[in-house]
Amino acid sequence: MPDTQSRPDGLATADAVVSVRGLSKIYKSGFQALKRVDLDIRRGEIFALLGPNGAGKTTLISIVCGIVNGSEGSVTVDGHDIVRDFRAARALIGLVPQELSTDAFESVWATVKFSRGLYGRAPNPVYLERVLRQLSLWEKRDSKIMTLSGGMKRRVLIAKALAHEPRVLFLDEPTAGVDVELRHDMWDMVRKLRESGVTIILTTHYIEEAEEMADRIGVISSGELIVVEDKATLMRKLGKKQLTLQLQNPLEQLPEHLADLPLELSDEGRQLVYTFDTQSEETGIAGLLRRLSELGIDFKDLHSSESSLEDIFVSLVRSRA
Ligand SMILES: Nc1ncnc2c1ncn2[C@@H]1O[C@H](COP(=O)(O)OP(=O)(O)OP(=O)(O)O)[C@@H](O)[C@H]1O
Repeated sequence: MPDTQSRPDGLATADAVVSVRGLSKIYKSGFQALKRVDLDIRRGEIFALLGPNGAGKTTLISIVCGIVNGSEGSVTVDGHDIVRDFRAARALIGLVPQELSTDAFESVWATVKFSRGLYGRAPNPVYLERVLRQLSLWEKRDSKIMTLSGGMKRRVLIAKALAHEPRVLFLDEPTAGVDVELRHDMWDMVRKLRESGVTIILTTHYIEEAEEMADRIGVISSGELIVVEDKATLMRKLGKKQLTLQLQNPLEQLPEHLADLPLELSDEGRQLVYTFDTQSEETGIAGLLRRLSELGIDFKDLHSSESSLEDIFVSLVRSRA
């Protein structure tokens, strides 16, 4: 088995399908959009790149796909350098862009066939049929694109990106502006693509999307990749739990005897919220309950909750601001 465990620096040691090393981008305006990014994408994974607006997600993807030139550093796709070995690298990549720019008057079939031809690949109607069926577009193969719904147009973009049989698929904000139902359909579809052996890298604003789909998550902020981690590890490491106590009688303020604890009074004194680290061995809850009882503070209900990926993301990005 190849060793695909993360090294402490977040890089996979083997089986990386995309390797980014020391990648920086300074636009002509002088603006630095990427700062020495190192990243390995593992074969067969779904990797979500999260970041606020303007963080550098599209810049990073555009460099890997050969649309924008990097200023420093290197990128290889399956061992092919994206500059020296551009054609080979590009042939392995499919890109589903953010904006819906397709040839409105063409049929679905003509569009995907043309896309395949652009890469100089021999016709393969069997493969294209499989792609269209997988994307539930087969019935629409003869329809002009302009007659399709928004969701179908998006799927045509994916079919176009898959037409030349890439091994790595980049999806830039795949579900931006898409309704909830369609978003769930898209997620199912992306999972199916992964099952068919395609490595998926997606950028997203929707934390739920990363939480739902990604095997690993990278967080980018102001051009720096600040975290790359397995989703589960990220949530365990940085997640916090909260214990909320509904008090019998509201408190005006936190008693001094409790001031040293990570407690907050909310809901006009009716709620006491205790935050603890999911990683620490001692939650401190027993001690808290003992002290409350010493103070004669009764509660009628208690429940615990875990921080979401969204909480983690916000605190990560904020702590770097
Ligand atoms: N051609 C360009 N010239 C100068 N600056 C640019 C250019 N393209 C992008 N930038 C700047 O680089 C930064 C990163 O942009 P990028 O599009 O990569 O961010 P993003 O994370 O994809 O954001 P969004 O989520 O809004 O798409 C932004 O501040 C943007 O204004």
